[in-house]
Amino acid sequence: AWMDADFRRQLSAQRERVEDAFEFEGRKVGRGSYGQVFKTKPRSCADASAGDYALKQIEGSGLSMSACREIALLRELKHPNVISLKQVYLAHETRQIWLLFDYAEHDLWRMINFHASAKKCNSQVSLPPNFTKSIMHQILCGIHYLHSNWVLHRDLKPANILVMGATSPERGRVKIADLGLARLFHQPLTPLTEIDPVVVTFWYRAPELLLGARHYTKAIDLWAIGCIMAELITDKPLFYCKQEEDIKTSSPYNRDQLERIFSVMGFPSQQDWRDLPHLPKYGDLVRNFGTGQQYARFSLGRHMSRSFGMSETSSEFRLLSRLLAMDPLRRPSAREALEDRYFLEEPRPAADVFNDFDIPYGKRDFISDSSDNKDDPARLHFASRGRHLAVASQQQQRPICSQQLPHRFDS
Ligand SMILES: Cc1ccc(-n2nc(C(C)(C)C)cc2NC(=O)NCCO)cc1
Repeated sequence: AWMDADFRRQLSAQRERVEDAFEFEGRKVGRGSYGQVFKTKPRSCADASAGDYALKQIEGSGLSMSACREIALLRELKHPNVISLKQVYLAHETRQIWLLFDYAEHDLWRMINFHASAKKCNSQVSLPPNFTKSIMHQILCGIHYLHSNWVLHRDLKPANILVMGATSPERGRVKIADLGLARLFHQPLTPLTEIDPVVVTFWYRAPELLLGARHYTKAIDLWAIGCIMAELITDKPLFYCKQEEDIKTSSPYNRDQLERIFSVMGFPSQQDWRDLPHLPKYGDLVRNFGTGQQYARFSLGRHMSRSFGMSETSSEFRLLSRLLAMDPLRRPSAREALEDRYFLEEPRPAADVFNDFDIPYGKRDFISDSSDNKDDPARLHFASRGRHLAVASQQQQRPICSQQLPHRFDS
């Protein structure tokens, strides 16, 4: 061994072990191909007031490429709307890597599902009028920071937008994260089935990616933010597309997803998107959709006004249609989006997206280890339905239609 044995023993004795510092038995809140996440409290200050922490045990052992990338990336980044890495623990005996983050009680995936199930039961959720605007403002601030540091997110979706809970000093603040599921396919072309049985959704993927664009860009992140904005307004994924069980092809071209986009947005004309014919999968597009005449009367304005009564002249709609420009060159940068009139008009965006409203969402459920095995009915159920995110599916919202719903929402 290159280090003196006594010295090694001394170092090992005094090294803080993660299990000594944190209580995390039975407190698993997330699990995916990247590892698992626990909701913990430091053992030292036992009083409940201290904030919670999220402890992520990275999958595998030793410094894998993805562990290195995550640590190298996160330790350089510091912004109020980006998840912050507090500490790294290297367990020398097991060569396990643990990452410590501030704990976020909520995320947009669970919040939007809560709103949607409340609507189904006609029990409205009372939210501040600037709720969507506040969330959008903070997502754009976080992405502006990442983009100005030449960090692309590449997998923005509601599940990756965390929101701090009532017990956090940063109550109601948005934190952009990456639960790491789609981290595995850096290049848009990696065959899905090779990676992970968890079926990833294409609902937030920009049209140029679906048509074979070979590189991620900032504009691809802005498209996803447009999809998230629409979903915050309607409580429905804008480009929802049923997912086949097993996506065999490794091709990025997904006809059903493109069909859904065209049936909302209309079909892009030469004027709308000059570079469209230069995309690798343009041939497939023409073969499947011809000149797109069948989508001639569709448009985002028609979709949003007919389905959700949204005014095409509102600044909210104007920003949404800028973000969802089919041609990536026509999408605003994060900074240009932040300068949009939408954010200058009343009501202004707030630092706490809940303002002084009670937070209606429940806390995250703990995942029991029993469900770790493959034949757990919940897993099979989600697996058969092509669950779109291992972590999120474990936190399936409990329907709130049950009578025992507390009349006053407690946070
Ligand atoms: C392999 C790997 C996995 C996740 C990240 N990553 N990237 C980000 C951005 C938002 C700064 C882009 C955040 C993270 N990691 C996390 O959010 N980790 C906490 C839950 O796993 C980086 C690399």
